[in-house]
Amino acid sequence: MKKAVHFGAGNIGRGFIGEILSQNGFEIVFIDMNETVIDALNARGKYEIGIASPEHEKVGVSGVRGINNGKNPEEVVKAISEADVVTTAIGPNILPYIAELIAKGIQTRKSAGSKAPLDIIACENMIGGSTFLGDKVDEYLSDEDKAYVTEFIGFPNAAVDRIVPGQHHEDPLYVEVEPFHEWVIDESQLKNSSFKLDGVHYATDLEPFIERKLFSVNSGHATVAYNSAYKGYKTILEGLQDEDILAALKAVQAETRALLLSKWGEYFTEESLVEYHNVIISRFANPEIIDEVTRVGRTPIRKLGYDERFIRPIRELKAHGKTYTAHLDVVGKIFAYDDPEDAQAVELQEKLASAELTDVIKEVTGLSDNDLITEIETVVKKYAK
Ligand SMILES: NC(=O)c1ccc[n+]([C@@H]2O[C@H](COP(=O)([O-])OP(=O)(O)OC[C@H]3O[C@@H](n4cnc5c(N)ncnc54)[C@H](O)[C@@H]3O)[C@@H](O)[C@H]2O)c1
Ligand SMILES: O=P(O)(O)OC[C@@H](O)[C@@H](O)[C@H](O)[C@H](O)CO
Repeated sequence: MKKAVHFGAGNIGRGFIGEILSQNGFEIVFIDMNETVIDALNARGKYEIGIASPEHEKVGVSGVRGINNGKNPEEVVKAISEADVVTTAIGPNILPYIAELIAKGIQTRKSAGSKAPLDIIACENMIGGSTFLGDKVDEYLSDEDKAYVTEFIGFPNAAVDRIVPGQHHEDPLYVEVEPFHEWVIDESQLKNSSFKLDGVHYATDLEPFIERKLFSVNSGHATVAYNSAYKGYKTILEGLQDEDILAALKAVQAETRALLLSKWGEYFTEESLVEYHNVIISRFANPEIIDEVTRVGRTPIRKLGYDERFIRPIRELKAHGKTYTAHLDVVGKIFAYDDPEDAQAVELQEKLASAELTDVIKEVTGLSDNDLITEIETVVKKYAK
């Protein structure tokens, strides 16, 4: 049986990556620090996914076990040394913390003389996530190890799309997911070509597709979340009933289409993007899903990053001489986002209270374009509470 090691037994890990790997006949070792989830995986060896559709279908996932990396790091290293594929869905900010374990797993393969190729795929909402993870792993490797990695270990980038909201069930393993799902892997970066996963789309040109996903699904989602938070709505569905928020979403989508068509006109047409964007609106409006604004708005400092879902499209729209007012408006609302349960939201509000606004904008967005910084300052002041 082929073996997969997956970091992050959370929503998308159990709700999508686990499903695909299991359907492809893999035994899956989930790595997580959540003791309850790890214990339940080991006690039962299987779990159930519910599809949030009127039919409420159930999908069984079996052949699973768990390792707590906080308690048993050496077991994780062993599992990586025996794996046929390694995946992650743990959050972009956490990738640096698992890099050392992955490096040790690679070193163990090398010491054992293994010539089996291995791909390590970060399934995070992030452009170049696997490349970033590979760079972090490199920090723990000698020159000899790096030569081994060049030959046998791949870090193919990927885009993963399925809305998996926060879960509130008695069963800690049960997870409810939307019916839509899409997992695209950059085929050109694969080291192991001995298998392809059914249910995964392999592309030689991931960039247009990951940008379409991140700047449509995630910029759009965040638009609804931060506008909803600003007006006091608690869920995405609730916010979307507000016609001003729906208009804000459509305005962001229109700017995204203009950017995608400028950059990737040979891949997409206006018509295909309109259809893609309408499907996204209907996915956000799925009445079977309760997706909290706090989940979609989580980690606002990350979402204000230079290459993230607002600042990157804004920079690129500006460079293409196109309007970015709708994106800019949401940036103002991200700076106003205040969730006492979210460490980054608290940190952002503390920074705003204690430092010069211009300096905070420069620090969190990484921008050096003074005109753009001034525009952001204006919109932040407009929405400051
Ligand atoms: N939920 C979605 O709709 C969705 C869809 C596509 C992509 N993603 C991406 O997938 C990633 C995970 O998102 P999620 O919604 O599943 O989050 P989640 O919080 O449900 O899952 C993350 C898991 O990682 C675990 N974890 C955190 N730090 C850890 C550490 N140091 N060591 C081991 N385990 C650790 C947590 O315990 C948790 O189980 C994010 O990058 C997200 O952007 C999520
Ligand atoms: O996971 P984040 O925090 O990057 O973004 C929140 C949501 O937009 C995201 O999880 C979506 O539900 C998901 O990307 C859909 O594929």
